[in-house]
Amino acid sequence: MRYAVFVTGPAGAGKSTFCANAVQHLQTLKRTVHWVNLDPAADPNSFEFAPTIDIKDLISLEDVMSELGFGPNGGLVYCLEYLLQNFEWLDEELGEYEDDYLIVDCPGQIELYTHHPILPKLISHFQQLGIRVSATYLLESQFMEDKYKYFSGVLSAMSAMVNLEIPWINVMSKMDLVSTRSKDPVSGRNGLRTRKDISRYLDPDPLLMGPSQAEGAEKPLNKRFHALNQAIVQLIEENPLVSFLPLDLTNTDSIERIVSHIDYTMQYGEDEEPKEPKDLDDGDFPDPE
Ligand SMILES: Nc1nc2c(ncn2[C@@H]2O[C@H](COP(=O)(O)OP(=O)(O)OP(=O)(O)O)[C@@H](O)[C@H]2O)c(=O)[nH]1
Ligand SMILES: [Mg+2]
Repeated sequence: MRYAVFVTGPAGAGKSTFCANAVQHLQTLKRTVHWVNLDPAADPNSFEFAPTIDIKDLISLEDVMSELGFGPNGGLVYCLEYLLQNFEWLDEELGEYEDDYLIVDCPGQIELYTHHPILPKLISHFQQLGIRVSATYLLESQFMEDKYKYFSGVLSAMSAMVNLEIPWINVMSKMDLVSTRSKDPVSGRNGLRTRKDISRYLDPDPLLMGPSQAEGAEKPLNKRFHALNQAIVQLIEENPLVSFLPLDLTNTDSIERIVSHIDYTMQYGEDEEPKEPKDLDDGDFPDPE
């Protein structure tokens, strides 16, 4: 059986960094794992090591931009559509590996996940090859700094999940940055965020959308804006699809836990005893003094 996990999420969410860490982690477990780069704009110098399969061997954004006059976003779509038209290249690259685990590093253009048909087509091609697939959607912890930004992130994750329709986990990346930040935007409190503050973001608490204590009842919110917020709150309450696993790359347990969840969503090694994903430990977040 072959497995592929598509690592998706907005630009700069830490996808490539996560892929590199996941590959290294699985290698230390003596598992056969390959990194597949699907980002035609990736800078080869930014990779800690070379991907096994690289879309840039087929087509690169740089060439498309200089030779065909595309801009960066149109160029990216062109490159991925070119890949869809050249599946024989991909099949040949994939063909060498059997019984493998592929970690597929995707580009950061959000529209790829929300409405382009490119990824669904690519994923169904993997499935036709008998590869079991899942996806990981990374949102960086910076999204926890502003509640409106946070909810737009939650909605983007939801819309990507609905678009791709495959087993899925959401990850809040760069959690190492959270404990050092000074202020929780909801409680308005200075100092480290408590475990409870953080968990409201990992398991979206629709009440976060309401006015914070700091905003208080000062001025009535714009009515239409308020109605929109209410509608979003209701959507999230009625469809609790999205929750996030925290990823702190400075903590090996954290990466191990994410990998165990990914394994679980794909029922990796189902011939063995099924394993429950690892739960959160108390040591995962800093508790306030
Ligand atoms: N502090 C911290 N920084 C991180 C972490 N992961 C990634 N970064 C930084 O965030 C930036 C973006 O990381 P990438 O891994 O390139 O993100 P990406 O999602 O692949 O970006 P695109 O491919 O451009 O969409 C880099 O400067 C990384 O060093 C993390 O866990 N913690
Ligand atoms: Mg990347």
